Amino acid sequence: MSALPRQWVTVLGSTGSIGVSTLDVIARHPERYRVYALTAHTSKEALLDQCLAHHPQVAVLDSDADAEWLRRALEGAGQSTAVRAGHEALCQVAREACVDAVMAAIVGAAGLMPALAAAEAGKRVLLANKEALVMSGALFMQAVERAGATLLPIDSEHNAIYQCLPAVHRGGLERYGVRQLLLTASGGPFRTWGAEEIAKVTPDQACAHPNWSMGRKISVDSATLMNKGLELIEACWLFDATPEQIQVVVHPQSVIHSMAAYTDGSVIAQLGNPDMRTPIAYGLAWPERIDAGVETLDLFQVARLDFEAPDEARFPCLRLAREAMQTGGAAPAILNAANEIAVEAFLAGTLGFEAIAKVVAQVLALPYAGNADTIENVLAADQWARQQAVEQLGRHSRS
Ligand SMILES: NC(=O)C1=CN([C@@H]2O[C@H](COP(=O)(O)OP(=O)(O)OC[C@H]3O[C@@H](n4cnc5c(N)ncnc54)[C@H](OP(=O)(O)O)[C@@H]3O)[C@@H](O)[C@H]2O)C=CC1
Ligand SMILES: CC(=O)[C@@H](O)[C@H](O)COP(=O)(O)O
Ligand SMILES: [Mn+2]
Repeated sequence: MSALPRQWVTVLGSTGSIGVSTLDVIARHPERYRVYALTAHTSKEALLDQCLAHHPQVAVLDSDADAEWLRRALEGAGQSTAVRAGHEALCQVAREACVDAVMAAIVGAAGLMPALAAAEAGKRVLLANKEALVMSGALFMQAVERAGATLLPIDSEHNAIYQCLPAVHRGGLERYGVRQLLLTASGGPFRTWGAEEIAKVTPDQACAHPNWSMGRKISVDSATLMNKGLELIEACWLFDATPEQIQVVVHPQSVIHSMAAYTDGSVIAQLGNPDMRTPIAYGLAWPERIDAGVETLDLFQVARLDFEAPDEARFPCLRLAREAMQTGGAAPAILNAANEIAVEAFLAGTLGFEAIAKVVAQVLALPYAGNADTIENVLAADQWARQQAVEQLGRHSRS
């Protein structure tokens, strides 16, 4: 049991899949953690329930009207949580002086600035929002270093690799005897489907992940294998690796969460039941270990572990992401923004599944003169790519 004072935690995106799992872990350890802030975009009823259960100091919603609704509801319940609205309020609760740890679990580019605010303020940053590193990896890692922040990857694969590497792992894989990172992928719900069937899938089919229960955007990314592409970029930044040093291994059971292959031939893997409370608990308690509410893996029940190579012909998003990382500059931010627009259109039923990769490829093929050497330039590239993607949608639109 830790003798440290209780830590204040801000949970950005608390009403989402990662946010709910984070609060589950926190609630198991009231002696270690207390909630400073909870944030949502529009889910005001869910945020109210979370405020009543976890008693945060601050709650944040996007609109003034929703914030006013929540303020009145909390007052009516006799609770003194302060309620704020808007994007700057998200950054504020991430950088607040009393906050020890920030779970960055807002989905998409919207999560970049609050996660960066936490890094710049030197917090323990529990990074679920992979889009932040995809968009601005160099700047984000510089901010972590400059501010002395502790960056702990929550994405299951990256958390696994973190657990498989030596404690100090900056300066290139070779420096600490690692030859390759083996990034596992479930292959998504359409792993065994033919290209013609894949072209006709619905949003609900795409969101039915075989092993994980997640938000809809990341579920679609898993189905296109864009998630693995974003994760490849994320791994490059987190572990100082080149795209060529990362091998994607399709492993349909999602029991091995990723591996590090060492120069002496050793391959170290992290295994566990597919439950995000494990990496979340790891991030919250590191370097200690705490109960996450997750059962020990039953290897007799798992019985077998399969591996295969990814099929980039049926799932071109993985190749697009790798190429964007190889291109560098603003390309990963452009890839991410075009993907967000295409996935949104697919989920809205106006774009076919196979057109997601086409829209992303078409936007990446357009000339872009800007770079990604300041956060303003990253945001400009993001905006530019969104406009281009919206124009491309017209060429593929279903209605
Ligand atoms: N789910 C998982 O198992 C994993 C997720 N991740 C990553 O973690 C992040 C979160 O994923 P997940 O929990 O699945 O996503 P969800 O869609 O379930 O939740 C997203 C959260 O972000 C909030 N949000 C959405 N848009 C905005 C916005 N514009 N401004 C402020 N808040 C916003 C949502 O609020 P509201 O409820 O009001 O919409 C919600 O609280 C993603 O980056 C994902 O890639 C990584 C590994 C695993
Ligand atoms: C739980 C998690 O980390 C997800 O990113 C997961 O990896 C998605 O699964 P696949 O992308 O491997 O299908
Ligand atoms: Mn992952």
